Formats: sequence, C-alpha cells, structure tokens
Amino acid sequence: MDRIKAEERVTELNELLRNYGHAYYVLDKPSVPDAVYDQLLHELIELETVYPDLIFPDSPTQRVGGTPLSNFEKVRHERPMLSLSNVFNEEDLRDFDKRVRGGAGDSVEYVCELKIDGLAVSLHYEDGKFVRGLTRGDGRVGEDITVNLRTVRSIPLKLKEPVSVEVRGEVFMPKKSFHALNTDREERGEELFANPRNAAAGSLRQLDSKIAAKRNLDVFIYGIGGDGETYGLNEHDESLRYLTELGFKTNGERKVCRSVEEVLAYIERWTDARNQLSYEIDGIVIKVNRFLHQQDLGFTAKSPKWATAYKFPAEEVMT
Ligand SMILES: NC(=O)c1cc2c(N)ncc(C(N)=O)c2s1
Repeated sequence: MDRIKAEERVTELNELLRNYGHAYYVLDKPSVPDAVYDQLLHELIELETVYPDLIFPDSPTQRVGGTPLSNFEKVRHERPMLSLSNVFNEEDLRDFDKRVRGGAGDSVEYVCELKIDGLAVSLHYEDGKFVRGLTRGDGRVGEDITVNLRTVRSIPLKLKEPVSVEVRGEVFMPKKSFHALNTDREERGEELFANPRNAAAGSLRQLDSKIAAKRNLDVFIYGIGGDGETYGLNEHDESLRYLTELGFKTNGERKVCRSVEEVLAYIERWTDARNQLSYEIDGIVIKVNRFLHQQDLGFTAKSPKWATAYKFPAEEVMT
C-alpha cells in the first residue's frame, strides 16, 4: 500500500476503532464482535509499524505507555478539588435541606447520584484531545498520572467535539475485576487488596503503565471543573447530558428530586439495590441542580454548601 493510501486507511481505522471502543467501553453496548475489533486493531498496528509517522497520539495503540516513570510530577489544580460534606441520617439530611432552601429558596431541586467508591481524578482536554490527568491529591495539588489514565479504556483520548474542558470523575475497579485480581495475587502468594478502592488506587499509582493497563479500571465522569455557564449550561443534570454527548462515561442512575422525601426514597432504594451493582458505592451524592442556586449558596473553606454526601452505614463484616 502506498503512503497516501496508508494515511487514508490509518485515519479511517482510528475513527472506526474510536467509535467501536466508545460503544464497547463507554456505552457497554458492543457494536461489532470482538474479532472484528481485534482484526482492525491488528491492521492499524501493522500500518503504524510500516509508517511510524502515521501514529496519531490518540490512536488506540497509544494507550499503553513506553518506559515506566521514576515518579509522578506534582501539579497544582487550577480549581481546587473540594471534598463533600457528609450526612449520616435523615435528621442530618433534613437540616441540609433546610439550609439549602434558606439560601436558595423553595423552588430548589436536587440531583441524586451514586457515590462511586474509587479515586477522584481531574481530566484535562485541549481541542478535544486528552492532554493530562491528575489525582485529587490534597485537593489543591495532585499527581500527574496521565500515562496510567490513558490505559483506562472508558476515558476517551479524543472527544466528539474539539472543546477544551476540565472534567472530574471517579476511577474505580469493577467488583469482578477486583475478585479476579485478588485470586491471582493469592495464587502468587502476593498481598491481597482490602477492597476495590484500594486496588484502583494501587493500580493508578503504578509507575509502569503496562501494569495499570492490565487492571481493568473504569471511570464515571460526574462534572465539569469550573462553571458550567462557559458551555451555556444552567443545571448540573444538563451538564451530565453534555458530558455524555462529548463521549464521556456518565452514570445513568442519577435522578432529579424535587423534595427531601424524594431524596430519602432514592437513598432507601439504593441502600438495598447497591449489592446488585457491578461496582462499589459508599453513599449517595446530593447536589443542587441549578447553577444559579449553587451560586446563591456558595462554599465553606472546604466544601460546597450546595452539595452533600449521604454515607451508607459501615456494613457489618461477615466473620
Ligand atoms: N468529592 C466530590 O466532590 C465527589 C465525589 C464523588 C463520587 N465519589 N462519586 C460520585 C460523585 C458525583 N456523582 O458527583 C462524586 S462528587
């Protein structure tokens, strides 16, 4: 194949594999059989081997890095990654609701979301390309773990629109992957991970991205860093739809709740149903939906006043 034809085919293969990968890893709805995906990936690898200058940075072959790092660079967050306040029972939640209505008025509505038990990350995109990913760290300074985040197949390397945006989400290890990893470690006489959250954290802290790439990590994106107005958005629920359109994996179990009773019902539902999920959650995040109301409420030094996290009671460990 001559170089012109090769360039056309490489561009086509990148597009095809990006779309098939999005369907498989982000939507969990494969659009082609694995054998077709693998065959196209093999064809791309062959063409990239013959024409290395046709290797695009966001090619699916570029997810697993080269040489291991010696350490992770520390990077200051442009906008601090604040922590959430916690509520533990109905009384706390009603107090939160009263404070919110006192500050934002009675028309306030909430978005309830599952609180993913993983590791918070900040992902930076420039002109639609994934350029950097950071851990939360202490909220002000995180660590650059871009090479490991590139191995997470549900993190897009190129968005559906060429926008520059910082998004936040939670990287997690699905329960199945966690049990398989610990079974493998037990057979090797290695120390076991206590829970999927520690396993995800341990995997993202690997200096060799080839190890991280084998850990089947996944992500749910749950917000845009900074104000949504920049993107013409007025509500948190709307921003999640926008993130989904850009190609991010968002969690579909969210619900707009117009009263604290609806929030309590959502909490009740997931207190039992969480055992059926393929990933662990440690609570429910409750956010005021309209950005104008969020601005009315503002922040404390540590947390937004327009959000809180209901934490599930610690489960009795079955001895
Ligand atoms: N610390 C935080 O701000 C958050 C932490 C988490 C988490 N672990 N899971 C889901 C969400 C969410 N859907 O907003 C948030 S927000």
